[in-house]
Amino acid sequence: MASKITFIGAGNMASAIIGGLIDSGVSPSDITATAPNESELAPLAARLEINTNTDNNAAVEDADVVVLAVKPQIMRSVCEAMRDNVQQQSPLIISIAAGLDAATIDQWLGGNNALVRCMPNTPALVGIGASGLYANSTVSEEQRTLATQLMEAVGIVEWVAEESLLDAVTAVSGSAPAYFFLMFEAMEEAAVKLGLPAATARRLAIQTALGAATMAQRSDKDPATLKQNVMSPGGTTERAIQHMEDAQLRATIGDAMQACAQRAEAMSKELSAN
Ligand SMILES: NC(=O)C1=CN([C@@H]2O[C@H](COP(=O)(O)OP(=O)(O)OC[C@H]3O[C@@H](n4cnc5c(N)ncnc54)[C@H](O)[C@@H]3O)[C@@H](O)[C@H]2O)C=CC1
Ligand SMILES: O=C(O)[C@@H]1CCC=N1
Repeated sequence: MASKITFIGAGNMASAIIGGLIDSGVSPSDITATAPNESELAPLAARLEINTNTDNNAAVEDADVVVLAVKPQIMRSVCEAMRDNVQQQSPLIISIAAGLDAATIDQWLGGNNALVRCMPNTPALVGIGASGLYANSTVSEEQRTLATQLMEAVGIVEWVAEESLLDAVTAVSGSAPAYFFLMFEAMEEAAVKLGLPAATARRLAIQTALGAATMAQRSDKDPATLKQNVMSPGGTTERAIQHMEDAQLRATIGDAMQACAQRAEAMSKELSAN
């Protein structure tokens, strides 16, 4: 992947993807990241040896790929300020912003841009990310492959046929690392109440999640069967799972994911109307 990649924004998500790309063999000299303040960029440049720039326009000048990684609320001003350079350079644009549709971003960048919308997640930092991708009609086959290669460097990639499905991707993977972190918090708290030291509880809970995820990934059995295999009739797991079902955990997860997807949709309406 010998392309020059510029990240507009160097925060949590951009640095996770950049870290993953470098680990996968992309040369740091092919990567540039921007942010308004040198104080944010200097540690990143020192740690990852990438190029940095406080000037977005300068950073897109020789870019083959421009990854838009700023908060959705400032995307418009950021895009409009670099519109002329983007139009001149015609890079592949990859937006990772939640709930901002491709047509709106394209318009802010002057129109006719090859634009991929991507919903990644932060485990990209450790090469175990999960990204949903959607391409507008200007994106060529070659650019689609490039976007796939880029995001596969930091995890798995699923293309969606309709842009609106990215809201569902946000609910099931983009926002979802936080759901598991909440579960770790709750399990640690409960284990401490049961008498374990916090550090022991945390280690056991995290390792168990890793083991369960790895088993589910490698097994040809579905999650319901794997769950059943842990539950001895009349035993301990059955009691715990029954408690979760009685407390409507399943419905709570469903409602939470629906709220997440609806928020992504609402953000899109709010931000494109501004
Ligand atoms: N954090 C996450 O788990 C995920 C975030 N996203 C999306 O990624 C995008 C970035 O989110 P985070 O990295 O979490 O936010 P963040 O706040 O950590 O990073 C934003 C970055 O933009 C920079 N920035 C601000 N103004 C700028 C400007 N005018 N020009 C260039 N850079 C500027 C900031 O200095 C910072 O480096 C958002 O659009 C979010 O929806 C998508 C999936 C997951
Ligand atoms: O919470 C958010 O809005 C972003 C998008 C997906 C994960 N974090």
